Amino acid sequence: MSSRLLSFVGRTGRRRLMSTAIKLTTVEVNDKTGIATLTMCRPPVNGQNLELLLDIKSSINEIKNNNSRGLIITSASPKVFSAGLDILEMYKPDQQRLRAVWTELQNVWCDLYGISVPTAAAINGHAPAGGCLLATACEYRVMVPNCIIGLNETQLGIIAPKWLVSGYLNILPKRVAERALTQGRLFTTDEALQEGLIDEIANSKEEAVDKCVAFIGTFAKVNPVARALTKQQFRADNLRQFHKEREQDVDDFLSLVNRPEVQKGIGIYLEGLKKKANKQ
Ligand SMILES: CCCC/C=C/CC(=O)SCCNC(=O)CCNC(=O)[C@H](O)C(C)(C)COP(=O)(O)OP(=O)(O)OC[C@H]1O[C@@H](n2cnc3c(N)ncnc32)[C@H](O)[C@@H]1OP(=O)(O)O
Repeated sequence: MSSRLLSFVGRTGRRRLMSTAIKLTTVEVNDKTGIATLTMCRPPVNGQNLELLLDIKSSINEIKNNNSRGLIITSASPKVFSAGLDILEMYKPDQQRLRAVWTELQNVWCDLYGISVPTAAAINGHAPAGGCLLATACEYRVMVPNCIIGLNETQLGIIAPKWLVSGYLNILPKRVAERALTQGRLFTTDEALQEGLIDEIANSKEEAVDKCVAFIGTFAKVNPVARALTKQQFRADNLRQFHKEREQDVDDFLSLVNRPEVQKGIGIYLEGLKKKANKQ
């Protein structure tokens, strides 16, 4: 949970500052199914800044500890699942905060990738970069039409590290993944279905969530411990590798982002996003 200072005029007429907890995610557990839905709520695009990442991590941990039967991740934004890392965190960054942002992105990924209960993403909007990372950490993906999903880091002049790519590689054939990553390709919903990057298309967020519930329901008669250990067997190598490299990875990320040519590229990219938004 992140906190924000709100200013208001009290009865004495004096302006007071109050620290108010602002939730950037919500967790709702369905009483009938026992499935938890984690909703990201950082308008307009669920840009993954430090506070959102901390909130996602704490919500995943809440779900881990509340005996939920499954986890569905989705977004409160009508058009965007998540636009990935908040680019403002990477542009002219505060070094300590940038380190914390990348560490928390790592934490969110390994918690979501490694959680034992079944996971599914109801991708109710665009999911580039870090949005795709969250979706591909899950076991199942349902997406609404006419959106984009993929790892476009090379378009920003940055390289997605191995752990960030490993979810992609669990899903896509190596050849498709290599080409998509080197191109920084963003797949449309139809292309993503064709390549197997998503499992189903749904016409609305509600339908996407229902399909995720149905997927998680397929495990109803499977022993949960056997299921969890089997999932772990498939994911343990990637997680082991990640833990070996995670500290070096933070250093690499910082030195890459701080390179003058990368800063210049991010600045131009941000400018392009702003221009596009102003035209709409
Ligand atoms: C070792 C290094 C590895 C680094 C790895 C990094 C992983 C990452 O996640 S990098 C982030 C990459 N993300 C993107 O490239 C996505 C950029 N955004 C978009 O393509 C589009 O915004 C969208 C397709 C997600 C949504 O399009 P839509 O038309 O609905 O919204 P917009 O008008 O474009 O945006 C609204 C508003 O939000 C700002 N914004 C969008 N994305 C980001 C972002 N990732 N970070 C910060 N801000 C973002 C955009 O500038 C608009 O702002 P204003 O209204 O203030 O102009």
